[in-house]
Amino acid sequence: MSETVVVVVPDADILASTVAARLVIRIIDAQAVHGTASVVLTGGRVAAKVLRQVRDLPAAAAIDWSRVDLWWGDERFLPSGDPDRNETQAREAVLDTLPLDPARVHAMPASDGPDGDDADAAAARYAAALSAAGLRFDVLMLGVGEDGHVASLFPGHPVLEKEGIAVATYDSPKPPPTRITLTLATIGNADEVWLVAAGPDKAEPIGTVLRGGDLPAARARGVRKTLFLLDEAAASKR
Ligand SMILES: O=C1O[C@H](COP(=O)(O)O)[C@@H](O)[C@H](O)[C@H]1O
Repeated sequence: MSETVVVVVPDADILASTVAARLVIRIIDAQAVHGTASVVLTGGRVAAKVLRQVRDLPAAAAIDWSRVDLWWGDERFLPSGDPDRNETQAREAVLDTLPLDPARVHAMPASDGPDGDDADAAAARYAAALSAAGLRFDVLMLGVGEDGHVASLFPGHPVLEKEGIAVATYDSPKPPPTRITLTLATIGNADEVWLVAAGPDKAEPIGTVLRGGDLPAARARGVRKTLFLLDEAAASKR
């Protein structure tokens, strides 16, 4: 049975270092069991902070980075290298400094990629790659939007009803309007789902979710564990 755990720490900086430390240990443990580790990254402000902390942790030296698969939960469908792409931000925060195997860094396609600006084709390409890799994730991290969105799954948006592994979404309320996102079904394949939120703007959605309200963030659940990793401000309305 899946367990839900809520961890609250004093502030956003401590949250970033706590999540980074957990992530490093989780990757080390996954590699001990499977030989590899499969991690799904999120975009957003807290994610960049976490990744910068990973780089500075001495224990990260115990990871064989060449045997880590990195995926993304969602992407802003923009040209490669655009500063607003979640991939670009993760690369700048840490990825470009780690000895990763480029073939294991599975960024979502860009709008100037092999499918051009056809977001549906780009999402189908990513879904095929995920499917070929077996859809196994040790950890899947998600930021939480002020409106309770996770990945690019916005409340009340038709994308929530789309079926598949990864799908394109249009008319997102948060720019840019065109995005690619994992579906809730795919998110639900992860062994552990970590919802990471910091700051007073996240207090309302987090409070709603922890009281059992219906938001996309409430529907993201891990197979074995769902972890809410919060700072005190984000946890203040629960
Ligand atoms: O646009 C996005 O926003 C959410 C939340 O970002 P935050 O800066 O408010 O933490 C993020 O989780 C998602 O990956 C991203 O595409």
